Formats: sequence, C-alpha cells, structure tokens
Amino acid sequence: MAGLTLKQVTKQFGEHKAVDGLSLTVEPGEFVALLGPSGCGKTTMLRMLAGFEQVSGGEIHLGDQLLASEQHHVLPEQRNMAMVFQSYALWPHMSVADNVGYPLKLRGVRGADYQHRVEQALSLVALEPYAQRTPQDLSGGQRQRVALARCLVTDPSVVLLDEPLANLDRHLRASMEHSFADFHRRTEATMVYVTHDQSEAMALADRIAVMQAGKLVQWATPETLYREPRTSWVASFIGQGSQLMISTGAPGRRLGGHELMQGLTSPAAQRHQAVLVRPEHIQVHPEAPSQQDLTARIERQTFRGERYELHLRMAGGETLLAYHPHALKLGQQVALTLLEGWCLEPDQ
Ligand SMILES: Nc1ncnc2c1ncn2[C@@H]1O[C@H](COP(=O)(O)OP(=O)(O)OP(=O)(O)O)[C@@H](O)[C@H]1O
Repeated sequence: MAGLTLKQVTKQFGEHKAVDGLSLTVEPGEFVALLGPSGCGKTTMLRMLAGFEQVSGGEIHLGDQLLASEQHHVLPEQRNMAMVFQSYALWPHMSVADNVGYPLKLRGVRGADYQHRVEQALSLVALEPYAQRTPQDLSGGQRQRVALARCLVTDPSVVLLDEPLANLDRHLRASMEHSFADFHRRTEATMVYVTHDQSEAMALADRIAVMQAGKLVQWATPETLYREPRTSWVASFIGQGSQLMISTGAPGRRLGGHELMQGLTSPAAQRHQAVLVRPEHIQVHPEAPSQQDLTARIERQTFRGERYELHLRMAGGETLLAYHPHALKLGQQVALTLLEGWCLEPDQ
C-alpha cells in the first residue's frame, strides 16, 4: 500500500489548462473520488496518475517514488497501478477466467501460481461460478466485476476507476456501490474514483476532491462537504438546499435559527452574505401564520415516498426547498422556522 502526493499538478492542452495547479495528498489505502461536472479535468487528472498523459507542470509521487514531473515520466506499466474503465474493456471471446488472468500472462506468470491468483481475484468479486463463461453471457454489473478482478490480479498499489458505473442502470449502480465498498475493504488498495455523480462519490469515498474548471475547489470528507461546502457553487453541486442572501454572518460560519431569520428580514440592499439552508433545517407550520411569522407560499410539491418535497416562495421572491410528512395545498401560506444555516464564500 502506498499513498499519492500531487503537488501543483497542471496539464495544458494548447492555451487551455485542463488541470490547473492541483495539490492533494491521498493516504495509503484511502478511497478518494474526483468529482466535478463534465469537462472539469477529472479524467485528465486520472490519466496523468496512470501515466497515459504527461504532466505540463508539478509533481506526482507514489509513496516516496517520483512518478511524474515536467522532466520525468515513469511509464504506465512501471507504476504498479491498475485502471478500470467505463467500457469494461474485456476480451469478448475469452472466458472470464482468461480475461482476469490476462495481465498475469503478460507478466509471465504461469502454472499453479497463475491458477491460484486468478481464483483469488474471482473470489474477491464473488464470480467463481462464472469462471468459464464469456463476458457476453454476463450482466453489466457482472462484467464490471470481471474488470475489477482483472485489475486486482496483479496486486496493484493503486486502483484508478474512470466512471465505472456510468453504463449501468440505477438499480444496478446501487448494488455495485456495495461491491466497490466491499472490494475496497478486502483489498485495502488506494483507490481513486472519477465521477460526476455526487451521490455516488458521497456513498463511496473517504474523501472527495471537488473540481471546477481544472481547479480543486474543496477537498474534504463527504460529511464536511455536505455540512460545510466552501463556495456557493459547491453548495449547489452537493446535496439539496436553498441559498438565501442575508445581512449577517461571514463565510465559514454556522448561524443559529434566530440570527438567520433576523438576517433575512433586513432590506435587500443590506443582504450581502449567501447562506445555505438545507431542507431538513426548515420546519413548516401549516396552520394559519401570524403577522410576526416568516411566511411562504407552497408553489409545488413532489411526493417522495417517505415525505413530500415542498417548493416554497417567500414574500420577497426567494425560493426555498423544505420537507413535510404530509401533502399540503398548493398556494397555501405556511409559517416557517429556520433552524440553522451555513455561510458561503462567493464563487471565484
Ligand atoms: N487530448 C486533449 N486535447 C485537447 N483538449 C483536451 C484533451 N483531453 C481533454 N481535453 C480538454 O480538457 C478539458 C478537461 O477534460 P476531461 O476529459 O479531463 O474532463 P472530465 O471532467 O473528465 O469530463 P467528462 O466527465 O466529460 O469526461 C476539456 O475541456 C477537454 O475538452
């Protein structure tokens, strides 16, 4: 097991910086996600880690070995890393066992050692009974597990995963999330997982690097990203919530309900601070509101099984998302209690 250190890693394609001065340290055995919208540079970063792409600046280290800098480039096959792709990249006419064993054959492993390692890799992804089938006879999720077994068989220090669930339906994605978590626990490999799906990143990763336009905007645990997103943009990308402008607070501060509601009642010109209010921090009181109450009108509601999502509009025009256990009437006025809010930095 080894950790990864990225120091000011940059990748320039012509005039365009696809990755711009990215620095972070991944602990040995950690499962991290690179998360961001399409085009933010996450695949380019993964390809630089794998060695398929040279860095334009900065350094990448695996443990105490320098893998990449402007002058130095360790070839992909010498990095002791394995990569899992969205497309699985399996050989269609080879059996599952032969697909898994392929990287061992390339390394000249034969005989009992070969057999043992293939069996071990197949058992890690619970595919032993499928060893003699061909990939065509497997489901999408099973094919992805073959791809995982194949990358494991060489015992890599680092496993790189490029949107490995993107081709699967929603149901299968959820069960594959369990497979990945299990796979990580059993191998203890350092894993870097690229995705644009925040719920996938939140479910799987120990820490998440949120990227925007080639830059790292926040590097934190899923809990911290949810509770304390740094900027307005991160807040809108992670989880649900409403952003309001208020006249109090400062970036990085949590406000209690009283201060938050007071800050909302000031004239619009005095409200300079953006605050994030999560739906679970809004209490909705359907009984007739009094004059002192903070009020809103129900514009839309969506049934979500265990609760209703209410889309509310306040008198000043701001919109709010809240939860409620029962259906209410569209157009109805309700009183609100806001319990807490988190103050955000403006976007750069
Ligand atoms: N070989 C290349 N030559 C020129 N530009 C490139 C090359 N590869 C990527 N880019 C550009 O770099 C930027 C980042 O691309 P990248 O594929 O890393 O983004 P991404 O976040 O992985 O997006 P997606 O989720 O759509 O794959 C994009 O603007 C892309 O067009």
